[in-house]
Amino acid sequence: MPMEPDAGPAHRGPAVQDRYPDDFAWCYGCGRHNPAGLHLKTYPDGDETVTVFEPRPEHMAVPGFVYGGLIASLIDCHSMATASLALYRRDGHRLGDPEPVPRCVTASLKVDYLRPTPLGVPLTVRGRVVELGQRKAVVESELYAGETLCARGQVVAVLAPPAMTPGPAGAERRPG
Ligand SMILES: CCCCCCCCCCCC(=O)SCCNC(=O)CCNC(=O)[C@H](O)C(C)(C)COP(=O)(O)OP(=O)(O)OC[C@H]1O[C@@H](n2cnc3c(N)ncnc32)[C@H](O)[C@@H]1OP(=O)(O)O
Repeated sequence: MPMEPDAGPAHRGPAVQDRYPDDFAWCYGCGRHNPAGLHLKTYPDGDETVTVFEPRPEHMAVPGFVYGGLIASLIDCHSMATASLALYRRDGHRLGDPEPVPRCVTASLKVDYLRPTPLGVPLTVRGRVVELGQRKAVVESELYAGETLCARGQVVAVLAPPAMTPGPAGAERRPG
């Protein structure tokens, strides 16, 4: 499903995750407020979205190769941001508008690991929405190391229900 670009093929504005509401910006993978997190950033790129992340040595599976759980996290958070952006745009917004971007949660995550993913190079995840419902989006994302397609994901994202407010651990989220 094609998406209207927000600012042309080389978007230089905020990342989707920069515009999540504060209470929904603590995710380990992409929460801007999580000091120990990965701080993934997803940007529009034409009809697609893109996240670039360079794994650190501790993200190792075996020497020289990336741990599959990290790959799943990259695909997960990137796909959630892709779905959130699609829902935001459907409501008539563009990234950079003052209204926060709605937060989606992962209902389903499927990852196919196609080739070993090398450490030491930036990884690029590209995503697109293939189905958009009232509260649901199905996103397909592909993870590349250079030109090599290493993993592919299909993710079902659901808009966080209004009742889904942060739990009792909330007070512990904020760093000292
Ligand atoms: C307190 C902490 C705050 C936490 C706040 C967290 C915010 C940050 C989250 C960051 C991202 C994550 O890591 S999330 C963490 C991992 N995920 C979770 O914990 C989510 C746990 N699951 C849930 O809470 C729930 O199952 C939901 C919200 C995903 C869906 O429940 P619901 O709201 O009742 O919606 P429901 O009507 O069942 O489904 C809506 C649409 O999605 C489809 N759908 C639902 N589940 C699936 C599925 N597994 N596979 C395929 N499709 C599915 C349905 O068919 C339907 O499609 P149609 O009929 O419309 O076509």
